[in-house]
Amino acid sequence: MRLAAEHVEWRVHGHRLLDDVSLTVASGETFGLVGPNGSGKTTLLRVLAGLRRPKVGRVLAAGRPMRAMKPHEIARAIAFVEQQADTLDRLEVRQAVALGRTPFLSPLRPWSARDDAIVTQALTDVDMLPLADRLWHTLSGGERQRVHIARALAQQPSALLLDEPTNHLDIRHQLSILRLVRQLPVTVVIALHDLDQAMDCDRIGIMDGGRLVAIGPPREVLTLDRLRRTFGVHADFLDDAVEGRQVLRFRHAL
Ligand SMILES: Nc1ncnc2c1ncn2[C@@H]1O[C@H](COP(=O)(O)OP(=O)(O)OP(=O)(O)O)[C@@H](O)[C@H]1O
Repeated sequence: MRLAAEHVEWRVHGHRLLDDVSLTVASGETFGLVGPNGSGKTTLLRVLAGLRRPKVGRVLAAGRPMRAMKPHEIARAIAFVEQQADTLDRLEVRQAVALGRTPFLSPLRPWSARDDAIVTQALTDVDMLPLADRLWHTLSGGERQRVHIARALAQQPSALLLDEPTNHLDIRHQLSILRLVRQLPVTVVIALHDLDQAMDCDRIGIMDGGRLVAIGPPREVLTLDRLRRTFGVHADFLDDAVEGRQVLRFRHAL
């Protein structure tokens, strides 16, 4: 599903948190959002998820203005893994992931064996099947994060929005979740702080002070000058002989 923002502005108490933001994410593309703390990544994801409805500009999902879509239509199409996601205290892991199926259930379409299979697959994808019967409050931060991602996967969305999904994860789960996300045949918008991880996205958008200041293939837009100006760091690109590509090496803060 193609996702687009057109000249979106978002203001809170007179502060412009998003300023004339336009982007189009192609169907099936993995689009990385990067930028310093407070640059507007989370705010933009919330707008793209339909949780914020901008008065200036518009958001389109598969060519339809999101403003005209009903909440359950958005919930069927778009899954959002937020940074500070809700707690699911009284639930077992499998029940928490099953919540991802909610938008598809109705009296005419009750829970079925297919829903069970989708939940099991989502748990397997994030390596949480062995903990499927555990209570939410007994999970570690990284395990909770993987449950949130599994719940989004169980939604089988056309677009998946992720806000720093690898935050609490150990390195093995960071790499496996990112590989999984890249391989999904859905549109993905993912906010990342790790710029090396962002290098694996199809394209990235760089946010700075509420504006999208650059969009394009990672190696084209993450220039050393951009790293200095937007991120305030001095860095170099080094050749990685094993993978035959360049990796970032950060030297110091400016
Ligand atoms: N309700 C609010 N009222 C005032 N300012 C807000 C509000 N919500 C967010 N902001 C500010 O808007 C800016 C953008 O916030 P946002 O969370 O989108 O940034 P971010 O790029 O996701 O940051 P981070 O990398 O730290 O997660 C920040 O300066 C934040 O303090």
